[in-house]
Amino acid sequence: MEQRANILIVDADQALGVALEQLLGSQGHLVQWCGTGQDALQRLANCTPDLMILDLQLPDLDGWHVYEQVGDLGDACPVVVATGRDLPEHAVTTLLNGPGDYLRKPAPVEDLATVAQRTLENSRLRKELACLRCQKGERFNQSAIIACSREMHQVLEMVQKVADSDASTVFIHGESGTGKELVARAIHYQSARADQPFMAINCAAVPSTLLESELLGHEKGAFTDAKNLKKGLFELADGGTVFLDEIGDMDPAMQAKLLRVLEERSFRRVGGTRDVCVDVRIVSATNRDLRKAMEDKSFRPDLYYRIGVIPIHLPPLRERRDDILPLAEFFIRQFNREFSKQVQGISRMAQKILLEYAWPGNIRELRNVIERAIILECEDQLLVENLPRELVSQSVEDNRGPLNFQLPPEGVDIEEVERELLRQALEMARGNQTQAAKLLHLGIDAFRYRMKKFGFL
Ligand SMILES: Nc1ncnc2c1ncn2[C@@H]1O[C@H](COP(=O)(O)OP(=O)(O)OP(=O)(O)O)[C@@H](O)[C@H]1O
Repeated sequence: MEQRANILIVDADQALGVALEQLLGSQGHLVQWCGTGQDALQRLANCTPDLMILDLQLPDLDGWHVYEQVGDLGDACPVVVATGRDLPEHAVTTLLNGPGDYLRKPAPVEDLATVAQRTLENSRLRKELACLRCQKGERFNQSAIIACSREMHQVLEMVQKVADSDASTVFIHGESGTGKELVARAIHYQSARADQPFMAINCAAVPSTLLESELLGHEKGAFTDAKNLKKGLFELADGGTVFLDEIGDMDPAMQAKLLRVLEERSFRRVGGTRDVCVDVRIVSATNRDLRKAMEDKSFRPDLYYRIGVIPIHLPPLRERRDDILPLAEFFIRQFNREFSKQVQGISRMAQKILLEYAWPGNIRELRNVIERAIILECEDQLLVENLPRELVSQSVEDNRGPLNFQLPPEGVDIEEVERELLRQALEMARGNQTQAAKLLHLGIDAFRYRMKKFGFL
């Protein structure tokens, strides 16, 4: 057997459920069967299985409601929908195109087990492939770029096209922490220039008086401190790539000099009298709105049009949520290696919070959150309590407002709902009863009364 997996079977047909439980159990898997939607939801709240086999026709709930609890988790929990219910074609196509599968019932229990095994194997292969890609990237001294969203696929296609081309200038725009430098490196390392230097400079971090000599170099004696000849970045990177980060903060005098370098592909060192010719690709980046900077005259339009021939826009993380969990898992692997930890994944509730948070600091912020959690707190799984408080409270704020809960036609067990809400509030508030009570808009006495009633105290 390839792998031992946790499998949850949700099916009202007890005979089928038990037979499947036995068959998959005999193949070495840990299998749980439950016959109602409520039971399934409760189990999912405690732990996310590696695979769920789900019938949509359940006695108490619409099966889609159970599906939604894990439907977004991709390879973290693929779902095999096995049902006798007629599904619209688009729903079947979505299921077949996703990480899970679809099987029309009635079907022999052996067929169900085969589909389950195949789905597990496929998701294992996909995870392994993603991991190998990361390792390959790291081996070539270029950090792997995680790109599961459609938006990032488009960015990577563009990166490859630019890398393969002769384009001498590329412009990357995106908020801070979206991966601009990573993309600049990818352009370099995927191009024919990969064996030549990649030189990066942050134009905002170098005082404008020094930037010229950093970029162009200086001759001996060009100014008081110029004791020796110094080559600048453009010369040092000859044949390779220069990355000009925060170009929007470049001083106007330097902008004019840069424009000349771009147009003539040659320059003079500070204090020099002869032209130096170089062959460099210049990748520039900024998080500023350069159109606005042109309007307020802090950025030269001629330079803007010269550097912006090939623009690449990196969307903020909140606009490519499909990347959040794969990135979080990538950083967990990275920091597991770095700090010799064994964190295996992220709890379902913590995943939800990561997915809902707005990430103003983008991927850098996500990376820091995971690093902190792994160094300081978490053991086997990353839990809500390992996340910074502001993430958790923002997620609560965002979810406030009109309830979108719809009473299913078959009704619900209100006590069960109440118990579950109490449990979730306590988890979110990391066991702090005052805060948990606030989350449920209850006074502390009313909250404690309910805790007693439901056996939490
Ligand atoms: N798609 C990605 N996959 C993996 N890691 C990423 C990805 N995007 C960004 N990172 C990581 O996030 C961090 C921030 O990325 P980077 O420095 O490239 O952002 P930036 O946009 O250049 O930021 P700034 O504008 O502040 O200079 C880095 O550690 C980088 O390796």
